[in-house]
Amino acid sequence: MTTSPLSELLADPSLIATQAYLAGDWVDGAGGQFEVTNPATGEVLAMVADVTREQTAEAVEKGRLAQKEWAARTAKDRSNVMRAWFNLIMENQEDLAKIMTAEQGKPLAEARGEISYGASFIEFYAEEAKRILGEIIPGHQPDKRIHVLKQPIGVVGSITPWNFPTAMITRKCGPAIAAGCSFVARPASETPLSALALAVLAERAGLPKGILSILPASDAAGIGQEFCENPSVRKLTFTGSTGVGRILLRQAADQVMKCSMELGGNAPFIVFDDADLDAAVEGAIACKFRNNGQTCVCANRIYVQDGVYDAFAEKLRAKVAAMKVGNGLEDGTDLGPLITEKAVEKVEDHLQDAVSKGATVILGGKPHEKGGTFYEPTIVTGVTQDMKVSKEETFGPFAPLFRFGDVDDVIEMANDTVFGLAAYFYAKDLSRVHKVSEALEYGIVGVNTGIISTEQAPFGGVKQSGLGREGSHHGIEEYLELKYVCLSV
Ligand SMILES: NC(=O)C1=CN([C@@H]2O[C@H](COP(=O)(O)OP(=O)(O)OC[C@H]3O[C@@H](n4cnc5c(N)ncnc54)[C@H](OP(=O)(O)O)[C@@H]3O)[C@@H](O)[C@H]2O)C=CC1
Ligand SMILES: O=C(O)[C@H](O)CS(=O)(=O)O
Repeated sequence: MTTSPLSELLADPSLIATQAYLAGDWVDGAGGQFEVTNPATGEVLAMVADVTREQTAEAVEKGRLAQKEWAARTAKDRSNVMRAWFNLIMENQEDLAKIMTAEQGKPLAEARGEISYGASFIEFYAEEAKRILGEIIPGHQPDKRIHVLKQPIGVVGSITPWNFPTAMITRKCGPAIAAGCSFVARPASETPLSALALAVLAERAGLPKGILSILPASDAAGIGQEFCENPSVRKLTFTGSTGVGRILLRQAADQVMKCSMELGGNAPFIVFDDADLDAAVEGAIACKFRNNGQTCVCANRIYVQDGVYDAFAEKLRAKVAAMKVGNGLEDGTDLGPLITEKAVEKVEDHLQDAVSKGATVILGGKPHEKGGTFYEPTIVTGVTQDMKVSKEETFGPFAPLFRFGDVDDVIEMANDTVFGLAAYFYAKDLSRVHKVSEALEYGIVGVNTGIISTEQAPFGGVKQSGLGREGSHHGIEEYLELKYVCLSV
């Protein structure tokens, strides 16, 4: 068993795994080890196996050999294993949440929520496994019959970010494994412990050897190249920045590989003058400050109509001023640390740019007195489209308030971005709700809500926010191939 400063916090310290889970075997990293630290304290939580490209190729080959047998088991059989995995994740929710908060920084209450959200994809796709239906189409000639089969695509390569260390993996491996695929995952180097704990529980649930690999690796680019160049990998699924998504798409093109991309966002959050203002403030806080603003669907720009601008700004300021910044393991913490110093620099860059172009700080505006990567929740007014924050994802506790007058103007401003993941607005007028919902160029639109995430809905972006959908019955299609069988009878 691994000893770690985390061990004393857990009911089951054996959930702390530091070796790599390579196709069902726990192995050391051929590249040595790398540190995992607590962003709130800088403390080293563990030294984790550093997997090499060669070991990744081994995991892919073992996944290829095991996949056919897994796919040949009945859907109900696959479903039962996944249901057992879901049950174990929920039974260990508290420990898994503490592991997540320690390595990622989010408040424990949010981490508990993510474990439940992440587990919901295993539960949902345990059921979807039994609903992978083909078709029989009337023949195009008297002696022809058309059958359409849906078959698992094969070996899946997965690269995920640090901001949702559990849910971003289960949102992918849930449908993939349910479909009969094998799944080779490289978690973010900042947050491998949450991913490895999932493997501990998958093994306990009876997932066969070869079907799942969790491969921590410091060489992100090298593992990505292996996934893109290895002919046995038939699908790449990535969540992260649009910049890295572009790199992976270019690399995957050589093999014409099927790709799912969940990329960056730049969500507008629009408050019309007929909105329920208190509800809009609550929604803006939930949308902007969840995970300290480190989510791809968080409000990156807040547009407020003239008639309610000052009232909204004051209500928002008062509520955010009461939020507690601190270690996510401490009771009552609302905002943890940012993941790295680089993340703090991005917030500072957007803030200084806005202020230099005329914006006004009405709350926060500087690193928190706790030091490290803690940052004061910040609100600025007088923000305009020529500022960096209107075009770039901030990924931090920075709420820029834009003023607008006309509905057509705000739709144009909201759509004036290369991104198209999530958008939100608060309004009551029915014709306005329909007009704005249809006009916003985004994959997800929240109306009178700031939280849209659920396993039951198709999550994904348009434009440069991604390709494909995760969640809902749509999500399993990403891991299936259609086969047309033309029968001559
Ligand atoms: N849409 C979303 O959900 C997310 C969007 N972002 C956006 O990305 C920005 C940067 O955050 P960051 O975590 O650095 O996101 P990145 O896109 O840089 O990292 C996401 C994942 O990709 C890996 N990675 C990085 N470079 C490569 C590569 N060349 N080939 C293969 N894998 C690679 C990372 O590894 P490693 O961890 O070792 O760097 C990580 O596991 C954020 O500020 C935010 O704007 C970030 C996370 C999620
Ligand atoms: O990457 C993210 O930010 C997540 O997809 C956000 S969510 O799914 O938890 O809403």
